[in-house]
Amino acid sequence: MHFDLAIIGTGSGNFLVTPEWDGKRVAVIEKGLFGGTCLNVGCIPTKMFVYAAEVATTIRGASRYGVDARIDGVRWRDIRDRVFGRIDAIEDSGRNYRVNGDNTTAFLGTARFTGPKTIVVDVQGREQEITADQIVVATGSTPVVPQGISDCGVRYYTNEDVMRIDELPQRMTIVGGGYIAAEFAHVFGSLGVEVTIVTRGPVMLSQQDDLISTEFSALASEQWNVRFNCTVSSVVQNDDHIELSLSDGTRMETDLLLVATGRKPLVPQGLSLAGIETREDGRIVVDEYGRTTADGVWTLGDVSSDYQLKHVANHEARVVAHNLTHPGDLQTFDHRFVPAAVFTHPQVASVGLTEQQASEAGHDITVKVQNYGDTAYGWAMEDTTSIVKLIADRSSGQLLGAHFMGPDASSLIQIVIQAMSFGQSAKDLARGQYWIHPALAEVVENALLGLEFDQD
Ligand SMILES: Cc1cc2nc3c(=O)[nH]c(=O)nc-3n(C[C@H](O)[C@H](O)[C@H](O)COP(=O)(O)OP(=O)(O)OC[C@H]3O[C@@H](n4cnc5c(N)ncnc54)[C@H](O)[C@@H]3O)c2cc1C
Ligand SMILES: NC(=O)c1ccc[n+]([C@@H]2O[C@H](COP(=O)([O-])OP(=O)(O)OC[C@H]3O[C@@H](n4cnc5c(N)ncnc54)[C@H](O)[C@@H]3O)[C@@H](O)[C@H]2O)c1
Repeated sequence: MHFDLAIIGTGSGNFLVTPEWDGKRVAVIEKGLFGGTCLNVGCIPTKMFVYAAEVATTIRGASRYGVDARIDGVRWRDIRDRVFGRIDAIEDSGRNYRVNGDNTTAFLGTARFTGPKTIVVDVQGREQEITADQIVVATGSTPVVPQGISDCGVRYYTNEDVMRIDELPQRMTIVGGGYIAAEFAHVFGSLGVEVTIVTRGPVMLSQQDDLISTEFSALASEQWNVRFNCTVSSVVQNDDHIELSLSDGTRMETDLLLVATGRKPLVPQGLSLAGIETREDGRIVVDEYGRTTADGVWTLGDVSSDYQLKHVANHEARVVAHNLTHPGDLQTFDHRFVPAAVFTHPQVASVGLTEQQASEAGHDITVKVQNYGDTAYGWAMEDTTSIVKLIADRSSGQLLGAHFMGPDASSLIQIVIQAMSFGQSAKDLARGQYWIHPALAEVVENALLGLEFDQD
């Protein structure tokens, strides 16, 4: 069958069917759940669980404000079913819309390339060939599982299935110390599970600014049993528990093993037959317009991007959606100021350069670390650990990076993202507007005022 457009993957790829394709032939190919990682096994369900975890954390910490409260119980199945009651219904209606919609033909199976602009989809054992004038590869990424765990024969979980378990285990071991480990440790730890983290590095969230990863690691160790500089050497299933041997020679028992050791691009088979090149790490080669090395084949999101983040995949999808229908007026990806947040405890958010990166890039920098606890709202919160770290260029006055750790970090940082994106100087941002008193955002105002510039 021939189409005007064929899209492989219904995560961010789903946004490409704009009204400009009305009346044209569009194929949508999906091997798994409609809506992809973010909707089904990523951002959205995790944050719905995180919200429940925040409620539990607030109750546990209530007495410091003179409000005595305790958690009488955690109804895990109710929490889980609230989350997936919503998610599964959205997935189902998304699938129906594509399968029964006027404009698209849905192929429910795994796509592989067999030649230039030619795909074969295996739909329940029956192969269907699809050709198209334009093709978009939006196939996302998949968990990396260390071989010692994937080959051990013991049941382990990833983000794909851990949120659907029937009962909370008493003990959980999470392998990895990045985004996913930190978020699930918060979720399960707050709901009463004894969490151990086994991570190979000396800190958690190692890609953050050094101050944040060090401070976060210290706070993580107060909440969870964190084994730094460690990997899992062997895994054995005993009657009612799992026994782990770690690279430092110690042994430990656990009830559930969760792997969160990174994600790799999920490329369709046969890319070389279609002339689509990949980089050494497996990602599809992409230019600033979203084009692959094959004529008429585009890509976006985790399978090709430098960033494994949904807001980046969404942005790239908007650009590719435009470029598909405007060949004479191509837009470029804007990756200048890509922010990210880790929805753990405490929350972490960042944008731009770390202090080390800013120095290495040759900037004459000014740095201010501002405590939440030195603002009026921070007093109300009795906060002693939360920080905002700003990095700016001394001579130009431009902000270079921002790193937040504490309540509402993912929202507070938006002020800085906006300033950086629109080229506002730190001084203009600080004094060109009112800051509501005594809101938590005053911590950003104070951090900005603490930066020192050449022209001061
Ligand atoms: C646990 C977790 C939490 C996350 N939380 C956040 C967050 O809070 N904020 C954030 O910004 N990012 C978060 N992310 C990252 C975010 O989910 C991804 O960056 C984003 O979903 C990638 O979108 P995508 O469209 O590239 O791929 P996907 O959404 O993964 O879509 C790819 C689709 O392609 C399908 N597919 C793959 N191969 C084939 C094939 N050969 N044939 C047919 N179909 C195929 C897949 O089944 C899938 O549906 C999280 C990720 C995880 C795992
Ligand atoms: N809030 C968000 O935006 C969010 C949330 C979750 C995931 N994500 C995206 O998904 C990506 C993948 O998340 P992730 O947490 O799996 O990866 P990650 O790259 O953030 O962290 C992987 C961690 O695993 C450790 N590790 C790797 N191999 C190991 C081994 N064999 N033994 C022990 N530790 C090992 C690494 O040192 C690192 O700490 C993230 O990079 C992020 O882009 C984003």
